[in-house]
Amino acid sequence: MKNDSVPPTLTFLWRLITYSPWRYLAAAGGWALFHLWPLLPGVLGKLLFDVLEGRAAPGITVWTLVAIVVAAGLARCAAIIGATVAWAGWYLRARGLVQRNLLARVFRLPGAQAMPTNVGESISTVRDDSDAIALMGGWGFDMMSGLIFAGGGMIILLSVDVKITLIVMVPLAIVLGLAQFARARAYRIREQSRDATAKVTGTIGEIVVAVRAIKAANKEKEVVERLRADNRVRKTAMIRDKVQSLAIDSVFNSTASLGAGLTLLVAAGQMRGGDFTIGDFVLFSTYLMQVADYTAFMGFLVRTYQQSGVSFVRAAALLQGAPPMTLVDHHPLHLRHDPPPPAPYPDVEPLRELEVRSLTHVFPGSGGIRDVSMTLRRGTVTVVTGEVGSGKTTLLRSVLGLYAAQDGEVRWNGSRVDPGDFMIPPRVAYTPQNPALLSGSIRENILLGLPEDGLERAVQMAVLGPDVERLDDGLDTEIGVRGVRLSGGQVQRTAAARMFARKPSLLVMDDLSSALDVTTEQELWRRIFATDATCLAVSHRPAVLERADQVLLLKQGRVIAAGPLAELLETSADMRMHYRLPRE
Ligand SMILES: Nc1ncnc2c1ncn2[C@@H]1O[C@H](COP(=O)(O)OP(=O)(O)OP(=O)(O)O)[C@@H](O)[C@H]1O
Repeated sequence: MKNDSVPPTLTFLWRLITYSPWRYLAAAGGWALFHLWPLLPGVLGKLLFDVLEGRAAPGITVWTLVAIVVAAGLARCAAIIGATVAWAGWYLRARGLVQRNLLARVFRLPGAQAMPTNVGESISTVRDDSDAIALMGGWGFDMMSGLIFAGGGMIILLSVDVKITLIVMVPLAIVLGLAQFARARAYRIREQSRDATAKVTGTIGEIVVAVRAIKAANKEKEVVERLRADNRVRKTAMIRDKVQSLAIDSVFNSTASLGAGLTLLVAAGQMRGGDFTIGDFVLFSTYLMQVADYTAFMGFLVRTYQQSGVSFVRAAALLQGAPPMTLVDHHPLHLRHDPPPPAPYPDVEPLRELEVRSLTHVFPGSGGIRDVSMTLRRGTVTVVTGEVGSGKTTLLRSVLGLYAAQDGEVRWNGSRVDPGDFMIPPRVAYTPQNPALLSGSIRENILLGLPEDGLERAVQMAVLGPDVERLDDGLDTEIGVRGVRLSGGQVQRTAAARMFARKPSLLVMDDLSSALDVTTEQELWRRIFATDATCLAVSHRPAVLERADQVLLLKQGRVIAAGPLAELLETSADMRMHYRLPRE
């Protein structure tokens, strides 16, 4: 989703600065001193030569100059240390705040809608764009001090000799302008090298996830070759990037020598006549170098500013409809102490009846569900079945609010609810068709932050006990990225245990036992049916259909038959056909 009305970058920046204003001010003050300090050596150098040539004002001796250098050096050290500490504090807070606000929004959105782009891009927004946004804070005071410095330097140079200053500055400005132009091109090359790096990272991620499939298909060689090919592209892009930036840097680095040479050429006549002193020359060559450096630095800052504007737009897009300023809303970050523990689950009214009326969610390609209604009474089992692509998963996810309903409503004990906010633990828990496990232990994956007291029962309910006993580290076994070290059936039952640990009054399960052997599957359903929880399950398994209080048969997103299995087998030819399929 595009945010058309993203406020100006400075508005965001101001709000970020006021999140930790004293740190920002301390950093700005310290860096201003740091940037302005180079004005001193030029003046001191000139004074030194004036003293040596006997032209200095009365009272100024070499020792006066030494004292000024020592005092200024100490002040500069203090400024650097203070500014670094204050800046790090501000920058980490600013970046953390933007990341916190992005993640808070992503977690608030219905699951299936949380990421508008692919996951990799969303991660890069949370990681890199928040970084660019926070770095932009430093842009403000660097730019300010740079302008003061460059302006001050130019005034001093002009006061020494207007003609020489102008003659020397014009060719320098042309060289710097050309180099800036080249930098814009280099920026594009940098983007290409970043894209190539992202591709390699993506390939490595896919390999890690699909490691079992790759081994089973005996395709290790091909996969490594693909990674090599991606890496070759990356290597070329990175070398081009490096060569470009070194070439540009060398132009910038030689500007100062060029300036000193030009000054000597232009001022040679005046020097001979004694109008342009050695002190003046020292002043010129020092400031020319620094003014040139700062001009280059300004170019970099302007681009950083533009890039951070782009970062704001990308981050605002991830907010999907929330006001863009939400990005910089002030909230505590709990950096020094642990955040307060999450509020315990509230006591909720147990389910007596869940009513779904005319629920509709149609995807752009026209798949989905249309006008689905059903009623689930406490303690009953409702099984949704139907051919592949008939809309079973869409129905479950729409009831849970993971897909926003385009029409229809969900009522809990008679009251209309907003499913996205309401159909969550401990009222409802859900095991999707392809459960998402996280790298960590089995215990962490089941509990996800809950206290341990429901763990044993959840493991037992999910028929996971015998598997856990066989593992060396039991529940503390690390399962690898997305659970790659577990079998498909173990992944399903770990996810089921996670659901049971929430002690919900409505269990929602999508093809829960598809990867289980017959005995384990029967035992799992026996345990589920032995609880008093209300169940809404997608399944094709005869044993489950037979146990159901009602079966909903879906076809092309619509319910074409509903009722107990025995009744449907009498009345629905579609059901008879569908029911026989799995057994044949
Ligand atoms: N995110 C999506 N975007 C577009 N179309 C989708 C999306 N998800 C599902 N569909 C389409 O909606 C229809 C129903 O999909 P759904 O996953 O609900 O079917 P299903 O009955 O659960 O299938 P299966 O038995 O394979 O799990 C299909 O035609 C599918 O292609």
